[in-house]
Amino acid sequence: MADILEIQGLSKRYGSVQALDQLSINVPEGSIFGLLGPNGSGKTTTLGIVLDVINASAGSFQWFGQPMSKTTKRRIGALLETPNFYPYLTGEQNLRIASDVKRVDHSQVQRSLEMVGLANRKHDKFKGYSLGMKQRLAIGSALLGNPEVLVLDEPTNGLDPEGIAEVRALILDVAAQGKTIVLASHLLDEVEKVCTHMAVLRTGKLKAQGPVSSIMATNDLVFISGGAPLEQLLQVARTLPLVAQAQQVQQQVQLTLREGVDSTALNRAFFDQGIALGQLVVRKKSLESQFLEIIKADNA
Ligand SMILES: Nc1ncnc2c1ncn2[C@@H]1O[C@H](COP(=O)(O)OP(=O)(O)OP(=O)(O)O)[C@@H](O)[C@H]1O
Repeated sequence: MADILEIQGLSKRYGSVQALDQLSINVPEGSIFGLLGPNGSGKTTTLGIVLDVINASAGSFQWFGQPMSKTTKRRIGALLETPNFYPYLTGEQNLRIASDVKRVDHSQVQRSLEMVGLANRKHDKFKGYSLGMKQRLAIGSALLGNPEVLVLDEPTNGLDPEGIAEVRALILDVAAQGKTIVLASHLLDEVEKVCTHMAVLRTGKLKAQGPVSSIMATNDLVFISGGAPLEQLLQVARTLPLVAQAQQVQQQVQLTLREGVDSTALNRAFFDQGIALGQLVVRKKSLESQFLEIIKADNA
C-alpha cells in the first residue's frame, strides 16, 4: 500500500507551547487513519498543517508524494470545524451554496447527498435535521468535488448516540467507496471501531503507530490457572524471562508476555518447570488500557 500522506519531523511551537515535536506519520492509501490523543495533544494542529491552514515551525509533508499545491488541495476534502449552514434553507440549497464557494459544479450536489444518505431528505430545511443528519450534511459538503481523501476533526463530537452511530457508519461507507480517511479523535473506542490504522499522540509526540490490529495485538494478557497452587504459579512466572509482568487476578494469574512471545512458549516454559497448566487463556488487551499505559509511561 502506497502512502497517501507522509509527514516528516513536523514541529510546531506556539510561543512557549511545543504543540508538535518531531512528528513523523505515514497514512497508507485506502486506510481509515485515526489520529488518537487526549485534548491538547496536537491533533488539530497536525490536521491544520497538512491542510495548509497552519504553518509548521519545522518538518515537511507530502500528499500523493507531492508538495501541497492547488491541484493537490482539490484532491482533499476536509471538515475541521462545523460549517455554518443556513437553518431556513434545505440541505440541497445549502450544498449548492457550498459548491459555489468551492467552485465545484452543481451536479456534484446530488452525488454528495447520495453519498451521505440525504438524497431523500434534500428538500427538508436544515433546521429540521437531526444532529446526525446535520453532521452528515457537513461531511457531504466536504465531499463536494469528489476528493480522494477526507480529513475529519472529531467527527462525532457533540452528537447524540444515534448521530454517533450514523456518522461512524457513514465513515465506513465512504471508505468502502475507495476514499482514504484521516480523522482525529480523542475517543479510543471510536478509533478501535472505525479505523484500520492509527497514530497515538501525546503532548505533540508520536507514541505509537500502525495497523489498529497490530497495535492491539501487542501486550496480550494471558490468564493461567491449574497445575499448581496460585502462589507457586505466580512465583514461577516471575522467574521466567519471557514474562514481563505477573500478578494475581481473582483465581488466576495474569501475565503480560514480552514482545514476540506466544502462549505455546509460555506453556512449554511452565512444563519445563514441572507444571502442566490447567488453563491458559489469551485475552487481547483493550486499546484503552494500552493507550492509558502509553500515556502513563510518558508521564513517568
Ligand atoms: N493558536 C494557538 N495559540 C497558542 N497555543 C495553541 C494554539 N492552538 C493550539 N495551541 C496549543 O497547542 C497544543 C495542541 O493543541 P491542538 O488543538 O492541536 O490539540 P488537540 O489534540 O487537537 O486538542 P483538542 O481536541 O482539545 O483541540 C495545546 O497545548 C494547545 O493549547
